[in-house]
Amino acid sequence: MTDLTVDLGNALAAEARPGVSEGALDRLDDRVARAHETITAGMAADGFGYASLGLPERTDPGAIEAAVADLDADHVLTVGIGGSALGAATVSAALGLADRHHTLDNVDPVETRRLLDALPLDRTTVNVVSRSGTTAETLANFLVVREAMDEAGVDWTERTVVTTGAEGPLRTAATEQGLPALSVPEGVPGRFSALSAVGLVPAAVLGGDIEGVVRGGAAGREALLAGGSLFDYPGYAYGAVAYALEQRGATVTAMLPYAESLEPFAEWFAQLWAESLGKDGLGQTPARALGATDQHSQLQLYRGGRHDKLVTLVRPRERADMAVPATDVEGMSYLGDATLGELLDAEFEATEASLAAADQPNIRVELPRVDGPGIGRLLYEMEAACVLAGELLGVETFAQPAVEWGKRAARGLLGGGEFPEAEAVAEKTTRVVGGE
Ligand SMILES: O=P(O)(O)OC[C@H]1O[C@H](O)[C@H](O)[C@@H](O)[C@@H]1O
Repeated sequence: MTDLTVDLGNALAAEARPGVSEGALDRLDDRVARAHETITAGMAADGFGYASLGLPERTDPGAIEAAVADLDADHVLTVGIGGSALGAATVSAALGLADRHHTLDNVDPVETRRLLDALPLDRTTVNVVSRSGTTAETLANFLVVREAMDEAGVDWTERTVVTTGAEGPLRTAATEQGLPALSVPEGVPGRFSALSAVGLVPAAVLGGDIEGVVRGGAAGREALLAGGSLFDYPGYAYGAVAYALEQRGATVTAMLPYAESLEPFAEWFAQLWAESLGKDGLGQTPARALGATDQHSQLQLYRGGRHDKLVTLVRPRERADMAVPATDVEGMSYLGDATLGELLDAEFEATEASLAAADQPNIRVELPRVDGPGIGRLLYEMEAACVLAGELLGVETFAQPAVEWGKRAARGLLGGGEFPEAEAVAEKTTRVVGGE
């Protein structure tokens, strides 16, 4: 099996509560076919948001590699947030570059100081990413990093690459300083931009297989265009069943990859799903987990708690493995015949079966390997799933008005302009317990 697969067996009504009956799936597939027409028409017209699903065709890995060719570095420090950070972290981790790709996606002074002290700044590329070019956290961190490089005697203008929209303060700064600058593609919201320069620049600087990532995305796009049914396109199968379960009460979605290198993927997925679908009183609340670690922390809830969750178990079919040394110590000797990978796979299957035995709906997603093509395909199909779920829910998948509200309020508080949202902060109701 060389492709990504989605196994819905444990989400069927015969197996799970809530679950989706075969009859309901048949009826849903008519709606999927209509949504597919909207999606493919949007892709063909490069419509806002839908253009994201055309990215594998538009992204030129060679051009990205050429743009960063002069940035010789051992480490990359990405300064960005949300969609301008999580896709790149996901791609880098899948390509085995997590130790060399660091992210400043918060304005916690303690963490910023720690990272700047730890990195060899003269061997670090600063990768500043903001679609809007106006995100306060990103701009503030960029200014802090620049100063730290100045203080370390490093010319930051020689070590910085910018990815941003056509206009905005970041574009202006890049032009003024003559920095290499890539573009966030038109019509692509940040959380859907992983398969563009936004997600690929750090790996390109560090010599990762970004061509493979784009190839994986392109395979997902080809399969989407050839499909149109939840019964033949895995991304649609996932999106349609997630939607159907949400409608039946699974208002939480727990993403549980069984590979450390996919841990950032769960974080990326959380933003994709929450910001795209959390509207009009609808949407599933994402929970981030990691197998097998969280079997020993969250699994009790997933199995024994309310029937309000969909659990998605993700694993590669192949991975590098490591033998567990033989021993005749009683109680440990059974492990000596196994490998760590076999143990992880056994835990994956045991968890899946334990959820099924408790009638808790779960879906299995498998990819061939965690590598460039594997992660490209996974990101693409989850984006397609999300776009489909948005069509079925009838929400504005590509907007994020609630987040924008908070951004305006924060800017107003910092004196960054007149924003009525800032007034709401003063209107907060307080009823404090504790303190003098
Ligand atoms: O890329 P930027 O414009 O800096 O935006 C970064 C993030 O900011 C906001 O919080 C948006 O809601 C996110 O969708 C976006 O990914």
